[in-house]
Amino acid sequence: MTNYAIIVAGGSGTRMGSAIPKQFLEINGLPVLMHTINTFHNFDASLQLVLVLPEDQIAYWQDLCQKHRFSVAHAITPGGATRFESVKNGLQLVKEPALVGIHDGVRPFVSPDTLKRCYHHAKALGNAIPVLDAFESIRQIEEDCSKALDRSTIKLVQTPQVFHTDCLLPAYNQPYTPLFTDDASVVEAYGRTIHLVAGNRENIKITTPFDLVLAEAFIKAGFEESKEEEEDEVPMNNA
Ligand SMILES: Nc1ccn([C@@H]2O[C@H](COP(=O)(O)OP(=O)(O)OP(=O)(O)O)[C@@H](O)[C@H]2O)c(=O)n1
Ligand SMILES: C[C@](O)(CO)[C@H](O)COP(=O)(O)O
Repeated sequence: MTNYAIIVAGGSGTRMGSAIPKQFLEINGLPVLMHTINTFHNFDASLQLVLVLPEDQIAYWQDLCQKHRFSVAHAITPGGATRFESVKNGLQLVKEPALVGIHDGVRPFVSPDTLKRCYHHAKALGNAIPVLDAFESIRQIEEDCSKALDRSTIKLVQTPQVFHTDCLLPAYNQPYTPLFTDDASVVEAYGRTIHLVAGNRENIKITTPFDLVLAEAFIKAGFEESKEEEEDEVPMNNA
């Protein structure tokens, strides 16, 4: 079976506040998006890569590819007004039964071990998403106070979120709701149980200028080729 990765980069990066969308900003001399694509290609060169871009930035991306002599093969499709719409557009290019990983273009530090866990467990279980433990205390805001929550019941969700097309394609035919903040919420609304595997802590979503500082620091520390040695091959839930 062919495996796919849909890399969504169709957003405008309002929280970054930069003149060009954050996915095109350079870290260590290379656009964020090229780091992300390289990570997937280095993990598995047989992955079919689909890149979702803002329609009005496609020519700019093609110029960047020329400038950086970027040669990793990828299909390109225009994004939509929401991440949901952008993923939906990317799915139009998946033409066969497949495992499809959906990844934020602005998460260049996903580790090979996280990628392996996600695709491996999705193959066995139908889906898998990477999560982290909450490592700070958590409070829920109520009307006039706040309340401590049991953080052992909370997980922080990353990408890639990997699914078999048999549930992913029909799930994305559901009408959009703002509660669809990721792909797992879409597939869960379609009635499937979501399987959790361990993510990696440096797999941050570059969202604000602070994250760019972290990104440069990660590269200096050598996280680009990820040195971690995680062996957690067991899904965090087996439901
Ligand atoms: N219409 C959209 C919105 C988001 N994304 C992508 O989804 C990922 C996660 O979204 P986020 O970090 O929120 O990116 P932006 O929407 O660009 O940022 P902001 O919310 O600050 O505008 C990003 O890779 C982004 O490009 C997308 O493909 N299409
Ligand atoms: C998909 C995601 O990255 C999982 O953590 C996240 O939900 C995206 O959120 P945003 O609203 O696009 O920042």
